[in-house]
Amino acid sequence: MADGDIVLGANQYGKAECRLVRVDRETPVHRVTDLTVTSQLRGDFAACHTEGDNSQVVATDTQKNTIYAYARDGIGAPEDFLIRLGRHFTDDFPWVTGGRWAAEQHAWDRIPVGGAPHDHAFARTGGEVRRTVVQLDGDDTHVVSGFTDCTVLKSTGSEFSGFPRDRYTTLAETDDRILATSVTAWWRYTSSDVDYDARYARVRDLMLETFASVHSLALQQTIYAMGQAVLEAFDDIGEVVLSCPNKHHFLVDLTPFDLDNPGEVFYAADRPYGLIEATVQREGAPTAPAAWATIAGFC
Ligand SMILES: O=c1[nH]c(=O)c2[nH]c(=O)[nH]c2[nH]1
Repeated sequence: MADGDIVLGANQYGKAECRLVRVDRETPVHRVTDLTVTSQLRGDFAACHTEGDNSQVVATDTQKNTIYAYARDGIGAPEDFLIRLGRHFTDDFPWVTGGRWAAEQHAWDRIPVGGAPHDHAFARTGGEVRRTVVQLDGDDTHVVSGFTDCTVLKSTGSEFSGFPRDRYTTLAETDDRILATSVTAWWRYTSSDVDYDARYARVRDLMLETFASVHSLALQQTIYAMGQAVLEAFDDIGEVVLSCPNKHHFLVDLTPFDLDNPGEVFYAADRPYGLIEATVQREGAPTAPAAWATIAGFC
Protein backbone atom coordinates (compact mmCIF):
# COMPACT_ATOMS: atom_id res chain seq x y z
CA MET A 1 0.00 0.00 0.00
CA ALA A 2 1.57 3.32 -1.05
CA ASP A 3 1.58 6.13 1.44
CA GLY A 4 1.43 9.87 0.74
CA ASP A 5 0.31 11.89 -2.24
CA ILE A 6 1.85 11.45 -5.63
CA VAL A 7 3.65 14.56 -6.79
CA LEU A 8 5.75 15.64 -9.71
CA GLY A 9 9.49 15.41 -9.15
CA ALA A 10 12.36 16.92 -11.12
CA ASN A 11 11.50 17.53 -14.72
CA GLN A 12 12.84 19.28 -17.79
CA TYR A 13 11.83 19.29 -21.42
CA GLY A 14 12.89 20.70 -24.73
CA LYS A 15 14.09 19.89 -28.22
CA ALA A 16 17.00 17.49 -28.49
CA GLU A 17 19.72 17.39 -31.10
CA CYS A 18 18.78 20.26 -33.38
CA ARG A 19 21.20 20.07 -36.26
CA LEU A 20 22.45 23.58 -37.01
CA VAL A 21 24.94 24.67 -39.62
CA ARG A 22 25.80 28.32 -39.99
CA VAL A 23 27.94 29.71 -42.78
CA ASP A 24 29.73 32.98 -42.06
CA ARG A 25 30.11 34.48 -45.53
CA GLU A 26 31.16 38.08 -44.95
CA THR A 27 34.25 37.40 -47.00
CA PRO A 28 34.88 34.89 -49.81
CA VAL A 29 36.64 32.76 -47.18
CA HIS A 30 33.61 31.15 -45.61
CA ARG A 31 33.49 29.73 -42.10
CA VAL A 32 31.27 26.80 -41.21
CA THR A 33 29.97 26.19 -37.69
CA ASP A 34 28.28 22.81 -37.38
CA LEU A 35 26.47 22.18 -34.10
CA THR A 36 24.01 19.73 -32.63
CA VAL A 37 22.09 21.72 -30.02
CA THR A 38 19.77 20.55 -27.26
CA SER A 39 17.57 22.96 -25.29
CA GLN A 40 15.80 21.89 -22.10
CA LEU A 41 13.77 24.16 -19.87
CA ARG A 42 13.28 23.88 -16.12
CA GLY A 43 10.78 25.76 -14.01
CA ASP A 44 7.13 25.57 -13.09
CA PHE A 45 5.58 23.09 -15.49
CA ALA A 46 3.51 21.22 -12.92
CA ALA A 47 0.12 22.17 -14.39
CA CYS A 48 1.06 20.68 -17.72
CA HIS A 49 2.11 17.38 -16.16
CA THR A 50 -0.80 17.05 -13.78
CA GLU A 51 -3.63 18.81 -15.68
CA GLY A 52 -2.54 18.98 -19.28
CA ASP A 53 -2.52 22.77 -18.97
CA ASN A 54 -0.09 23.98 -21.63
CA SER A 55 -0.36 27.68 -20.87
CA GLN A 56 3.23 27.77 -19.56
CA VAL A 57 4.71 25.28 -21.98
CA VAL A 58 7.14 26.95 -24.35
CA ALA A 59 6.76 24.41 -27.14
CA THR A 60 9.77 22.33 -28.01
CA ASP A 61 9.11 23.49 -31.56
CA THR A 62 9.50 27.11 -30.38
CA GLN A 63 12.74 26.18 -28.63
CA LYS A 64 14.02 24.69 -31.89
CA ASN A 65 13.02 27.78 -33.87
CA THR A 66 14.71 30.02 -31.33
CA ILE A 67 17.98 28.14 -31.80
CA TYR A 68 17.89 28.80 -35.54
CA ALA A 69 16.74 32.41 -35.13
CA TYR A 70 19.53 33.14 -32.66
CA ALA A 71 22.05 31.63 -35.08
CA ARG A 72 21.04 34.31 -37.58
CA ASP A 73 23.00 36.83 -35.48
CA GLY A 74 26.09 34.62 -35.44
CA ILE A 75 27.12 31.77 -33.18
CA GLY A 76 30.61 32.50 -31.91
CA ALA A 77 31.84 30.09 -29.26
CA PRO A 78 29.21 27.43 -28.53
CA GLU A 79 29.39 28.30 -24.82
CA ASP A 80 28.48 31.93 -25.55
CA PHE A 81 25.72 30.89 -27.93
CA LEU A 82 24.14 28.61 -25.32
CA ILE A 83 24.37 31.25 -22.59
CA ARG A 84 22.58 33.74 -24.89
CA LEU A 85 19.89 31.19 -25.67
CA GLY A 86 19.41 30.23 -22.03
CA ARG A 87 19.16 33.84 -20.92
CA HIS A 88 16.51 34.45 -23.55
CA PHE A 89 14.29 31.72 -22.14
CA THR A 90 14.84 32.61 -18.49
CA ASP A 91 14.44 36.37 -19.10
CA ASP A 92 11.37 36.21 -21.34
CA PHE A 93 9.34 33.53 -19.56
CA PRO A 94 9.14 34.29 -15.82
CA TRP A 95 8.25 30.71 -14.84
CA VAL A 96 11.34 29.35 -16.61
CA THR A 97 13.82 29.37 -13.74
CA GLY A 98 16.65 27.65 -15.53
CA GLY A 99 17.50 24.90 -17.92
CA ARG A 100 20.14 22.95 -19.68
CA TRP A 101 21.58 23.78 -23.08
CA ALA A 102 24.06 21.47 -24.72
CA ALA A 103 26.05 21.62 -27.93
CA GLU A 104 28.27 19.26 -29.85
CA GLN A 105 30.52 20.84 -32.44
CA HIS A 106 31.50 18.87 -35.51
CA ALA A 107 34.76 20.01 -37.07
CA TRP A 108 35.19 20.71 -40.76
CA ASP A 109 38.67 21.26 -42.22
CA ARG A 110 39.29 23.15 -45.41
CA ILE A 111 40.12 20.88 -48.32
CA PRO A 112 43.62 21.69 -49.57
CA VAL A 113 43.59 22.48 -53.28
CA GLY A 114 46.89 23.11 -54.99
CA GLY A 115 48.52 23.23 -51.56
CA ALA A 116 46.19 25.97 -50.25
CA PRO A 117 43.16 25.55 -48.00
CA HIS A 118 40.01 26.04 -50.04
CA ASP A 119 37.75 29.02 -49.33
CA HIS A 120 34.48 27.16 -49.22
CA ALA A 121 35.07 23.42 -49.57
CA PHE A 122 35.45 21.39 -46.39
CA ALA A 123 36.01 17.82 -45.24
CA ARG A 124 34.68 16.36 -42.02
CA THR A 125 37.67 14.96 -40.20
CA GLY A 126 38.18 12.67 -37.27
CA GLY A 127 35.62 11.53 -34.81
CA GLU A 128 36.48 14.08 -32.17
CA VAL A 129 33.57 16.23 -31.02
CA ARG A 130 33.79 19.42 -28.99
CA ARG A 131 31.00 19.58 -26.43
CA THR A 132 29.57 22.00 -23.93
CA VAL A 133 26.74 21.95 -21.43
CA VAL A 134 25.43 25.23 -20.02
CA GLN A 135 23.00 25.19 -17.12
CA LEU A 136 21.20 28.20 -15.72
CA ASP A 137 19.60 28.03 -12.31
CA GLY A 138 18.35 31.36 -11.05
CA ASP A 139 21.45 33.53 -10.88
CA ASP A 140 23.84 30.59 -11.20
CA THR A 141 25.44 29.74 -14.53
CA HIS A 142 27.38 26.51 -14.90
CA VAL A 143 29.54 25.98 -17.97
CA VAL A 144 31.12 22.58 -18.46
CA SER A 145 33.04 21.99 -21.69
CA GLY A 146 35.07 19.23 -23.18
CA PHE A 147 35.48 16.77 -25.99
CA THR A 148 34.75 13.16 -26.74
CA ASP A 149 36.10 10.52 -29.09
CA CYS A 150 39.59 11.94 -29.40
CA THR A 151 41.57 8.82 -30.25
CA VAL A 152 45.26 8.95 -29.42
CA LEU A 153 48.03 6.38 -29.41
CA LYS A 154 51.63 6.18 -28.24
CA SER A 155 53.69 3.45 -29.81
CA THR A 156 56.14 3.48 -26.90
CA GLY A 157 56.70 5.41 -23.68
CA SER A 158 54.19 3.30 -21.77
CA GLU A 159 54.66 0.46 -19.32
CA PHE A 160 52.51 -1.42 -16.86
CA SER A 161 54.01 -3.46 -14.06
CA GLY A 162 54.07 -3.87 -10.29
CA PHE A 163 50.41 -4.83 -10.05
CA PRO A 164 49.37 -7.56 -7.59
CA ARG A 165 49.33 -11.12 -8.83
CA ASP A 166 46.89 -13.72 -7.65
CA ARG A 167 45.73 -17.06 -9.03
CA TYR A 168 43.65 -15.25 -11.66
CA THR A 169 46.40 -12.98 -12.93
CA THR A 170 47.77 -13.85 -16.33
CA LEU A 171 48.79 -10.41 -17.60
CA ALA A 172 52.51 -10.14 -18.18
CA GLU A 173 54.35 -7.12 -16.90
CA THR A 174 55.61 -4.90 -19.67
CA ASP A 175 58.08 -2.05 -19.89
CA ASP A 176 57.12 -1.13 -23.42
CA ARG A 177 53.60 -1.27 -24.76
CA ILE A 178 51.24 0.62 -27.00
CA LEU A 179 49.06 3.05 -25.06
CA ALA A 180 45.91 3.98 -26.92
CA THR A 181 42.70 5.55 -25.79
CA SER A 182 39.75 7.59 -26.89
CA VAL A 183 39.70 10.58 -24.59
CA THR A 184 36.50 11.92 -23.15
CA ALA A 185 37.37 15.04 -21.15
CA TRP A 186 35.21 17.63 -19.47
CA TRP A 187 36.20 20.66 -17.44
CA ARG A 188 34.20 23.16 -15.41
CA TYR A 189 34.75 26.87 -15.75
CA THR A 190 34.63 28.87 -12.52
CA SER A 191 34.52 32.23 -14.31
CA SER A 192 32.35 33.46 -17.14
CA ASP A 193 35.00 35.87 -18.41
CA VAL A 194 36.55 33.36 -20.78
CA ASP A 195 37.41 33.35 -24.48
CA TYR A 196 35.85 29.92 -24.86
CA ASP A 197 37.14 29.16 -28.36
CA ALA A 198 40.74 30.01 -27.58
CA ARG A 199 40.58 28.28 -24.22
CA TYR A 200 39.10 25.13 -25.68
CA ALA A 201 41.96 24.85 -28.15
CA ARG A 202 44.59 25.40 -25.45
CA VAL A 203 43.08 22.94 -22.98
CA ARG A 204 42.70 20.27 -25.63
CA ASP A 205 46.25 20.77 -26.90
CA LEU A 206 47.66 20.74 -23.38
CA MET A 207 45.91 17.47 -22.62
CA LEU A 208 47.24 15.86 -25.78
CA GLU A 209 50.76 17.24 -25.22
CA THR A 210 50.67 15.74 -21.73
CA PHE A 211 49.48 12.40 -23.08
CA ALA A 212 52.38 12.46 -25.52
CA SER A 213 55.12 13.59 -23.18
CA VAL A 214 54.40 11.80 -19.88
CA HIS A 215 56.18 8.47 -19.72
CA SER A 216 53.23 6.35 -18.67
CA LEU A 217 53.40 3.84 -15.85
CA ALA A 218 49.62 3.36 -16.05
CA LEU A 219 46.79 5.02 -17.94
CA GLN A 220 45.57 6.19 -14.52
CA GLN A 221 48.81 8.15 -14.08
CA THR A 222 48.53 9.60 -17.58
CA ILE A 223 44.98 10.88 -17.21
CA TYR A 224 45.74 12.33 -13.78
CA ALA A 225 48.70 14.20 -15.33
CA MET A 226 46.43 15.49 -18.11
CA GLY A 227 43.95 16.91 -15.62
CA GLN A 228 46.70 18.27 -13.38
CA ALA A 229 48.33 20.11 -16.29
CA VAL A 230 45.05 21.85 -17.08
CA LEU A 231 44.38 22.89 -13.48
CA GLU A 232 47.94 24.17 -13.12
CA ALA A 233 47.68 26.20 -16.32
CA PHE A 234 44.23 27.74 -15.84
CA ASP A 235 42.98 29.21 -12.55
CA ASP A 236 39.44 29.56 -13.82
CA ILE A 237 38.97 25.86 -14.39
CA GLY A 238 37.76 24.18 -11.21
CA GLU A 239 37.72 20.48 -12.03
CA VAL A 240 38.64 18.18 -14.85
CA VAL A 241 36.95 14.85 -15.44
CA LEU A 242 38.40 12.23 -17.76
CA SER A 243 37.05 8.94 -19.01
CA CYS A 244 39.45 6.88 -21.08
CA PRO A 245 39.08 3.35 -22.39
CA ASN A 246 42.35 1.49 -22.46
CA LYS A 247 42.36 0.30 -26.05
CA HIS A 248 44.45 -2.80 -25.62
CA HIS A 249 46.96 -3.75 -28.26
CA PHE A 250 48.21 -7.28 -27.77
CA LEU A 251 51.50 -8.43 -29.20
CA VAL A 252 50.78 -11.25 -31.61
CA ASP A 253 52.65 -14.49 -31.02
CA LEU A 254 54.38 -15.14 -34.34
CA THR A 255 56.48 -18.06 -33.11
CA PRO A 256 54.19 -20.65 -34.82
CA PHE A 257 55.45 -19.09 -38.05
CA ASP A 258 59.08 -19.11 -36.90
CA LEU A 259 59.01 -15.34 -36.65
CA ASP A 260 59.98 -13.12 -33.79
CA ASN A 261 57.91 -10.08 -32.85
CA PRO A 262 60.01 -7.34 -31.27
CA GLY A 263 57.04 -5.06 -30.48
CA GLU A 264 55.94 -4.64 -34.07
CA VAL A 265 52.80 -6.65 -34.79
CA PHE A 266 49.72 -6.21 -32.54
CA TYR A 267 46.17 -7.37 -32.34
CA ALA A 268 44.03 -4.28 -31.69
CA ALA A 269 41.22 -5.59 -29.49
CA ASP A 270 38.01 -3.59 -29.44
CA ARG A 271 36.53 -5.24 -26.34
CA PRO A 272 36.66 -5.74 -23.51
CA TYR A 273 38.65 -2.65 -22.65
CA GLY A 274 39.90 -1.20 -19.41
CA LEU A 275 37.88 1.86 -18.51
CA ILE A 276 39.90 4.39 -16.56
CA GLU A 277 38.09 7.42 -15.16
CA ALA A 278 39.10 10.14 -12.75
CA THR A 279 38.20 13.58 -11.50
CA VAL A 280 41.11 15.91 -10.88
CA GLN A 281 40.24 18.78 -8.60
CA ARG A 282 41.69 21.45 -6.34
CA GLU A 283 42.00 20.40 -2.72
CA GLY A 284 39.50 22.20 -0.51
CA ALA A 285 37.87 24.07 -3.40
CA PRO A 286 34.11 23.90 -3.67
CA THR A 287 32.84 21.37 -6.16
CA ALA A 288 29.65 21.90 -8.13
CA PRO A 289 27.66 18.67 -8.29
CA ALA A 290 24.79 20.42 -10.10
CA ALA A 291 27.12 21.37 -12.94
CA TRP A 292 27.98 17.71 -13.51
CA ALA A 293 24.62 16.14 -12.74
CA THR A 294 23.48 15.93 -16.33
CA ILE A 295 26.70 14.72 -17.87
CA ALA A 296 26.37 11.01 -18.24
CA GLY A 297 28.75 8.30 -17.41
CA PHE A 298 31.16 9.53 -14.77
CA CYS A 299 32.01 8.28 -11.33
O1 LIG B 1 47.23 1.37 -17.55
C1 LIG B 1 46.67 0.34 -17.13
N1 LIG B 1 45.92 0.39 -16.00
C2 LIG B 1 45.28 -0.71 -15.49
O2 LIG B 1 44.59 -0.62 -14.44
C3 LIG B 1 45.40 -1.91 -16.20
N2 LIG B 1 44.87 -3.14 -16.00
C4 LIG B 1 45.31 -3.93 -17.02
O3 LIG B 1 44.98 -5.13 -17.19
N3 LIG B 1 46.09 -3.20 -17.88
C5 LIG B 1 46.16 -1.93 -17.38
N4 LIG B 1 46.77 -0.82 -17.83
